[in-house]
Amino acid sequence: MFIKSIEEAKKSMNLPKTVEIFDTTLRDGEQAPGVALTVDEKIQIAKKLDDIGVNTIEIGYPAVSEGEMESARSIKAQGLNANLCGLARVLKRDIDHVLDCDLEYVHTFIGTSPLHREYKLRKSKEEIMDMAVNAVEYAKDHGLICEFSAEDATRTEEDYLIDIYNAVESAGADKINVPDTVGILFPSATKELISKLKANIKIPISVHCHNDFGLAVSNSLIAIESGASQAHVTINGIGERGGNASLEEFIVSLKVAYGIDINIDTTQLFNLSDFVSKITGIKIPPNKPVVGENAFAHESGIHVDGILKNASTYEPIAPELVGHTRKIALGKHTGASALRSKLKDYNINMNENQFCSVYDQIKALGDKGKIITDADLKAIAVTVLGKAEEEYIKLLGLSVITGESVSATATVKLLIEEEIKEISKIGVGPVDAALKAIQSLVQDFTHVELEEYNIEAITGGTDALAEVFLMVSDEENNQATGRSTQDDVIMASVEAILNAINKILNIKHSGIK
Ligand SMILES: CC(=O)SCCNC(=O)CCNC(=O)[C@H](O)C(C)(C)COP(=O)(O)OP(=O)(O)OC[C@H]1O[C@@H](n2cnc3c(N)ncnc32)[C@H](O)[C@@H]1OP(=O)(O)O
Ligand SMILES: CC(C)C(=O)C(=O)O
Repeated sequence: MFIKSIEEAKKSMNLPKTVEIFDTTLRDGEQAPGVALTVDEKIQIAKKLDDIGVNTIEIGYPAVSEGEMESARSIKAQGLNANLCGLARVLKRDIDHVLDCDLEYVHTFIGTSPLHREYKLRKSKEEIMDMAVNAVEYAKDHGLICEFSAEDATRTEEDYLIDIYNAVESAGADKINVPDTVGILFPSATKELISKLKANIKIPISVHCHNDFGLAVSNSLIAIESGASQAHVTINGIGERGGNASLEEFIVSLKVAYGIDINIDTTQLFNLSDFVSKITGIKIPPNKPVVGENAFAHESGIHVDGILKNASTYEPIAPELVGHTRKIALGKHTGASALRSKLKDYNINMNENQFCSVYDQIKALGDKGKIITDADLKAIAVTVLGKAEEEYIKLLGLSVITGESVSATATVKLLIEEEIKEISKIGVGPVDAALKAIQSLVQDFTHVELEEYNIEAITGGTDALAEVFLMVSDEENNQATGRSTQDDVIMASVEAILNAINKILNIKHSGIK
């Protein structure tokens, strides 16, 4: 049985009792193009990393700028438990910047591969070795914990790599780090390299894997299997180019797949990932392991049926372990069990014929590729239950003014629950103005926010049919979609939002929660 193979593989791996987590979100993560964190943002991230229990936080590269020094000092002032580390080239002036920030830990590096030696540094092997040794001695003489990286280690001649690591070990380095600077390693090569280094070096070995080929977490894990005791990671895997090994994937793999107790509060991982995504503007793909929106979302009928009977059938871990939540999505692949469970959640009772009608409508919408929210389901159910969908809001009139040097203005007249209401609003364009006017007119009945707005031209030409799809949410978090196809984009947008708001009002009147 395969389960036995997994257990046997673990026994033969000689895994360490624990693994140190060195987070470099604030240094390599910030090197991702377009990311520049403010001092306050860096402090907030550092505190959250400290809260979950990472061992070391690389808080930045102090020699980079005054702002970087200021954030290093401010993070230091927080009195965190984690080691606070600053990056430095093997130059006294860079190490002095780390000392000036009162950090206790320096990560000093120099390129060692032929490419880095010849083209970038224009220095010989001996000169580079001397610079590395001098830097480590200087750092140790000044009381720093010192981790040394041979940048581009994975494209460095093996003998030279071992020599330079041995030299810095003799100079007093506390740890060596093996950067796979351009992410060219693959698991079996990582195993060979780390095993060889382990056989030749006494101090702890760390790895820093880049994700150019999507192998950063796998390589970091096999490095741990092969004798490394620390890995550099970043939240959401952000970093140079394809990024670094992702903190959340690495931690969950260590804990769940390998069963190593790493003393990290995994229940904060989802929040941490979401926070960093918002602050950096780097969106998380929905299928990202552990923290993506779909990591614990299920639509396929067979899966949902299994999940409802025992969640482990289709989930390797419980979402609570990482602070995430399970989601049952509706769509083309929805099965009867899923639908029954959703209706039960909303206390909606119906007979078998009504149920079949709802089921058919969900399938038909799914076949058209439409997104189906829970509010859409409630609206369908309300209609099927005989409480025919009512148009609580009707459009009585619409006019827009737009052009050069005038603010786009829309005047909308609505009949809302027997009352005629009219308002004018300005917006960045006529659609924006019209939707703002409608939102404002209905606010006594429901407070809707526009969550999503998409427009697509269905046919060609200036008289093309436009299809507007949008999603709104109300104060109770009901989300409803609206869609309209018209040859006038403003009318299509107005119809779509009224359609969505009417769904929400139908749900409110039906008493379904
Ligand atoms: C793989 C990594 O992630 S490495 C870290 C990358 N991070 C950064 O680069 C942070 C942002 N960088 C900066 O703000 C600037 O580049 C600084 C402040 C670090 C240096 O700025 P400058 O002094 O203007 O140097 P510049 O960036 O033009 O060039 C780098 C110099 O450092 C040298 N150098 C590069 N790495 C090292 C090293 N590890 N040790 C010693 N010298 C090095 C280069 O050879 C070059 O020197 P040269 O001009 O004599 O040829
Ligand atoms: C400074 C080193 C460790 C680095 O970031 C890299 O090589 O990718």
